[in-house]
Parts: sequence; structure tokens; C-alpha cells
Amino acid sequence: MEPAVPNCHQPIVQIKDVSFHYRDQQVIKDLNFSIKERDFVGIVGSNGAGKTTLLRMIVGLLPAAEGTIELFGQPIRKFQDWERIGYVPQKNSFNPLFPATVREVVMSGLYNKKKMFRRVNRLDHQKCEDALEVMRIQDIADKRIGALSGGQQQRVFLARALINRPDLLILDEPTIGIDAETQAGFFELITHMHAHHHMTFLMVTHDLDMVKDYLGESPVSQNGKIQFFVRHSHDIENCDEVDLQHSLV
Ligand SMILES: Nc1ncnc2c1ncn2[C@@H]1O[C@H](COP(=O)(O)OP(=O)(O)OP(=O)(O)O)[C@@H](O)[C@H]1O
Repeated sequence: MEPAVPNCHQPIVQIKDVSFHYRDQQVIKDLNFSIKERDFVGIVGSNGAGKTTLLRMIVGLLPAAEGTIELFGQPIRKFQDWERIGYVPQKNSFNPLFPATVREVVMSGLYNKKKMFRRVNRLDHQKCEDALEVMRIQDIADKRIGALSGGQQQRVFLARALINRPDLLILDEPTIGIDAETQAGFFELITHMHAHHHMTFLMVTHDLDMVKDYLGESPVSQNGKIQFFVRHSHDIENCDEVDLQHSLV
């Protein structure tokens, strides 16, 4: 039997009785689910099941019609600490003429509404170099994003999401449109990060092989057509030892 999750693993996302509809189309109904610190949660479901809608609610882009969502113990409407969450949305495909370089795209992860116009300082540059290094894209940092392959672009968006060293990383079908070999490398990177960094993961994927290999054969729960697979991290045995490596590199 799987050991229980240690008590020091705090709830990161708590979803209670959440429902959502677009006009008259009910997409999510009475969803209850929680994600604890250092869990790796995989969301699987057929097209149109409501997976992206759910992620968009969790990152505050859509309000739940009913029910409550808490992030890091706070109701979402009061939550301000968005730097703690990295989000890689579905399909970031760039026009080859798009003028930004890889480094500029990664740096843009530092800006939110409040900080848009503040000056970039030495620490920001260091964070950017760390994110480039951890994604192994330093050598393409000055290339235009539009000139890269889908797999390389995906690494850039992951680096952009990682620049603030988030506690929770949310990925929406990160390997869609990427060849099998690059996909396997990407999952290796993500699972390595889960094992070695103090981060929690929530990922929508259609890759059932990856889900079964890393998250197990059976979902821990289901809501409508959405299934949730979870791997808990058990390597914090002692609650005094939660100070795992928190830097990226
Ligand atoms: N902005 C929108 N307005 C109206 N309906 C929408 C909107 N976005 C999504 N829908 C509908 O809501 C349902 C759920 O969509 P969603 O994108 O959340 O599903 P999904 O599980 O992520 O699907 P996929 O695997 O195809 O990405 C679908 O029927 C979709 O057509």
C-alpha cells in the first residue's frame, strides 16, 4: 500500500463544489479535488471534457459559477501572490517573423500587471540565466522565438513559467505537436524537476503512457469525463526538513 502523504504537505489548491458553464453548456459540475504540496497531478480527458476550463479557473482567468477555489490556503478572489504559480498555456505557436528573442520571452515571465514598468535589475538577469540554464536553452537565447522548433519553443515557455521559481507549475498539454523523442525528453525533465525541486505540478496531457509510467494505472478520482491521476512525493519524511532545494539550478 502507498504510504500516506506526510502532514507537512500543505494544500496548494482546494476545489470545493465547483461548477462552471459557458452560457447554457454545463462544463464542470460539483467538482471536489485538492492538490497538496509536492504532488504531481495529471489531468486526462477527452476533447471538450473541460480540462482547459478547469486550469483557467485555477489561474484566475475564469470565475467559478458555483463553489470555491482556494490557492495556498486563500480564497482565489483574495489571492495576490501570482508569482507562486507558473502557467504554460496550450499551443504557444509563433509566427516565424515574431520579433522577440528567447531571452526576451523568458524575461517577460517576470512582469505582471504591477511590475510592468519597473526597471530590470541584476537579480532579474540572474533569474533569467538560471531559467535558460535549467531548460538547456542558453545557446539559443538570442535567437528569434519564431525561428525555433515546437520542442524548443516549449522549453522557452517552460523557462518563462519557471523564472519566478514558482511553487506550483501548471502545464496545459505541454507536448502537443512535438515529436515522440522530444516529448520523452520533456517528460524526463519535468519528472526530474518533481523529484529534485520543491515544486507541485498540475499537468493536462493526452499522453497515457507517461501518465501510467509516472502517475500509476488508475485515476484517484473522476468528475464527468475528467480523470485525475496523482503521484505524491514521499521524500519529505520529517516535517522539519521541508527546506528542499528551492533554487532552479
Ligand atoms: N470561450 C468559450 N465559449 C464557449 N464555449 C467554450 C469556450 N471555451 C470552451 N468552450 C466549450 O467548453 C467545453 C470544454 O472546453 P475545454 O477547452 O475546457 O475542454 P478540454 O477538455 O480542454 O478540451 P481539449 O482536450 O480539446 O483541449 C467544450 O465543449 C468547448 O467547446
